[in-house]
Amino acid sequence: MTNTVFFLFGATGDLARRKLFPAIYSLYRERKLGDRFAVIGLARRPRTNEQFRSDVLESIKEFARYNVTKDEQWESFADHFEYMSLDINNVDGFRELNTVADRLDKKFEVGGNRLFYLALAPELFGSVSHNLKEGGLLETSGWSRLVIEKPFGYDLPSAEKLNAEIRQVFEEKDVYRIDHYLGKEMVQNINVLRFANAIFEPLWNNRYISNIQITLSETVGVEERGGYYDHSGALRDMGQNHMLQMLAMMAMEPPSRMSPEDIRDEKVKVFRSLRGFQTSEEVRANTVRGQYATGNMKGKQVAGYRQEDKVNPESMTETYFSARVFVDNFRWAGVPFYIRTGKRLPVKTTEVVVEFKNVPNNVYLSKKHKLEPNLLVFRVNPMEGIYFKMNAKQPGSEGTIVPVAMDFCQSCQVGLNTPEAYERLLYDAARGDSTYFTRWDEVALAWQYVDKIAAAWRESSDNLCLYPAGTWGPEEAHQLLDEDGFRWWPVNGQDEGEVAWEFVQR
Ligand SMILES: NC(=O)C1=CN([C@@H]2O[C@H](COP(=O)(O)OP(=O)(O)OC[C@H]3O[C@@H](n4cnc5c(N)ncnc54)[C@H](OP(=O)(O)O)[C@@H]3O)[C@@H](O)[C@H]2O)C=CC1
Ligand SMILES: O=C1O[C@H](COP(=O)(O)O)[C@@H](O)[C@H](O)[C@H]1O
Repeated sequence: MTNTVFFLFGATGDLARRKLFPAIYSLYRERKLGDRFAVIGLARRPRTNEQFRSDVLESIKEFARYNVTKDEQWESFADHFEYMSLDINNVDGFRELNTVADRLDKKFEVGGNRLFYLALAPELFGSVSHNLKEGGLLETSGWSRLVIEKPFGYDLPSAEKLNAEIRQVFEEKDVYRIDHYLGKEMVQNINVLRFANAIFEPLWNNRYISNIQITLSETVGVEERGGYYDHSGALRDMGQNHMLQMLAMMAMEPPSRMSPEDIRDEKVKVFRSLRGFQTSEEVRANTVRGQYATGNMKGKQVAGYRQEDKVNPESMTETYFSARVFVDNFRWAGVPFYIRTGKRLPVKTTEVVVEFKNVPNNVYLSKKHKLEPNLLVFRVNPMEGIYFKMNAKQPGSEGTIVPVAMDFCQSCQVGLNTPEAYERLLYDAARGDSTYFTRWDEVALAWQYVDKIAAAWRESSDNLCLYPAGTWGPEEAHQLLDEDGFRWWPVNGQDEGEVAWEFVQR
């Protein structure tokens, strides 16, 4: 149980509606919240408690994985929710908030624990921290924790400034920086698969692995977030955080203990080993960026990025990028990590593919037999699972070799109803487990890496390639791998134009 008063700043926003209310409801239904909790929704626009509870109900009906009806159980859950209209810049409002929090703390016997969740634009994080202190909200008998959303800054200097503002008020141990990809079941499973099995770790290095591919493809465009996205772009929106975090999970050394600091220390070592780009030419040779143009998604014509709401009609912001990344350490020297992400691609999927090297003396290699390499694939979403592709003799044949797959489909076993990333992370923050939150040094090193790319791209945008919506991005992204003798493996076992492998049905 997590006795906590949740202060939800940005309670009228998109993230609260789509992710946070449903996550709180799931935790309640799974009895992880117990009854000693309260949620205070905070934003500027006026709302009565009744209106707020009705908004929460609508959001849960639309997005939660548990069904809800307005009955007794709902009423007792909703009773824990209150709303207060508050402008972040108004310190008097924070004093009043303290009174509301004390009242709810007593009513639900919380015991003084306070979790401040900032579902707000990052520019407001510093003011909130400052006013929480000024308003006396941190003078409590329990703990106080700050949960902050990404993006944590726009580049390294802005992130440093933001961090300094927050750290004037909160200690690092009480700051929980969200990267919701770290809350995903299969991303957490990377550690388990690697460190709880004897068979993978001995092969997990440059002697046996030829390359690693991380794909995070989305079918959606920028939707209602054009204003934010046009200043961010794919590199900052997904690259600096989710993609580099997944890369670090794949590349890190085994921690000596499963403690938050041990794991984060190992990730930091990976970030320190990233081969930073020294020149703009290096950036151009190792990265590709693109922007979606009008195209066809599942038979429907969709607008190009520049026609989207709140996007500059002459925007040069990238909605796609791919990169060849090297981790210069003993384990990974010479192994390229290819990462790619984009909006308006043909499928929604996140996959990590580990491609193994060929066997040393391949006695089956002949004109007749072109053996496929072994692949280990983490399917992160929407389907969750792990599969391993290997070569086997086709039954009944005269030595014909075919690729077969050992397929662990987690979604098939437990259904698609696994906890959402936000559920896990909210629960972890309330329990004080910071393992799957990012520490400041990780964030800073990730910005340092990404800033070099952004700086080179700023010099000239002539390498921004347009790709039709519904395609796999610029052709140049394929060349990136071609140059090294590799190719992107189709995601979800899907065909990208030629038959990639066969599955023997079990
Ligand atoms: N939406 C998403 O899918 C994701 C969002 N994020 C991050 O989460 C954060 C929130 O995003 P999102 O919900 O989309 O943003 P929205 O623009 O939808 O919501 C912003 C919220 O901030 C409130 N707000 C703005 N200014 C003030 C102020 N001066 N005082 C008090 N409240 C204020 C708004 O309410 P009001 O206008 O009533 O004051 C609103 O509730 C951002 O950092 C974003 O990058 C991260 C990942 C995904
Ligand atoms: O952080 C972000 O993530 C979402 C994609 O998250 P997913 O869990 O649906 O894969 C992305 O759409 C958004 O632009 C970005 O800010």
